[in-house]
Amino acid sequence: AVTRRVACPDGKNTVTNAACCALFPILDDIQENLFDNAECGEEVHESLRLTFHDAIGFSFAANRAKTFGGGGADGSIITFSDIETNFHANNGIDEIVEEQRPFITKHNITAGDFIQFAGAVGVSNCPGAPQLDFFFGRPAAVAPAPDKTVPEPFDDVDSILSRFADTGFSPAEVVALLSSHTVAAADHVDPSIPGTPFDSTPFVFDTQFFIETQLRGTLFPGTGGNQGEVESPLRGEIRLQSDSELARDSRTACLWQGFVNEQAKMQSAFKAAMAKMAVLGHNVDDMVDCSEVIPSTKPVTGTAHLPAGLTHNDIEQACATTPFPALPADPGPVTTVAPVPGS
Ligand code: HEM
Ligand SMILES: [Ca+2]
Ligand SMILES: [Mn+2]
Repeated sequence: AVTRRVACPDGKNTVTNAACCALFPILDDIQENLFDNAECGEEVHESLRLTFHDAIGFSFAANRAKTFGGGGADGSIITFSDIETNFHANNGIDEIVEEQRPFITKHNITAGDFIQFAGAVGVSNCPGAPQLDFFFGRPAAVAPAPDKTVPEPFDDVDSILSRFADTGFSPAEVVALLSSHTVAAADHVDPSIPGTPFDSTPFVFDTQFFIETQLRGTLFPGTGGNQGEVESPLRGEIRLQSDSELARDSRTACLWQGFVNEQAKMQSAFKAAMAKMAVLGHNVDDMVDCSEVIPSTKPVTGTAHLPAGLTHNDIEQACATTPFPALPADPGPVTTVAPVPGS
């Protein structure tokens, strides 16, 4: 069958649904002015984090009890930022909220749509990322999400998995969503070292995050004793307690290891879980599929490896049924991971 395409008023683009035309000026504006000419930098990382902190404000248990558990991916984190940015788990999110707000004011789009659109566009700038879906049509948020919907890095695995289950996510989907920490850094876990990444390649959407979180922790990159932080294997790299525990818990360890050097598998699992997360609280039948507006993606750069100076003996095997995959080690002495600029 031939799909009829509609020409957009810009004279440049065609789409299957005319409603999607409105997204092209926003796409051009954010690529240039929010993401510094389509980089996979700090603003992309923060925008991806924001998709999660907005969407996870949702609760099936609250819905069943006929109470309000949050509107999901509704933009409430921006619309009601006076309330939500003060939640402990949202520490630092105010920065990207205030960077995104002028784009929402300038363009005719709801905060809920903008947050998920910016996240999907931003991720497309990271080599190795999948092309995420984008569904258009979230109404304006009606109320702030309640506190305690966003997991904390010091939460145990039970509490993390039950919080995600309350929004409809399985342990496998939780692990898939955490692929996001491959393009990520922490500014506030150890405030003395802002911009400290979770893996050695924070500008590449690769599987290094799943490899490096399985290495034995040996040092704190800055100061010790921060809540939610455990020892990492490399200078300049930070490890969240939650990531460390998910990598080692019997419910999630084999899922975690299962993404090591499995780029295509990680991409498709992340894409599927993100598609579900991005529409939490909404019915996709009421939305328009504008996925074709999301830019095509770039192939991953580099190959899965153990960081220089480390060997297979430094892996803390946690999956009981399958050995950790054999990987080449980078040559040379142990190196230090550089911080993400602009954090
Ligand atoms: C168990 C669940 C999770 C916990 C406990 C958690 C915790 C954290 C923490 C503590 C930070 C550092 C914030 C800072 O100090 O600047 C962070 C960063 C980040 N998180 Fe998560 N996270 C979780 C799940 C997710 C999910 C599901 C996504 C997206 C789908 C996500 C995306 C990100 C990104 C992209 C960053 C980096 C932000 C930047 O570089 O500025 N996280 N996360
Ligand atoms: Ca990476
Ligand atoms: Mn940051």
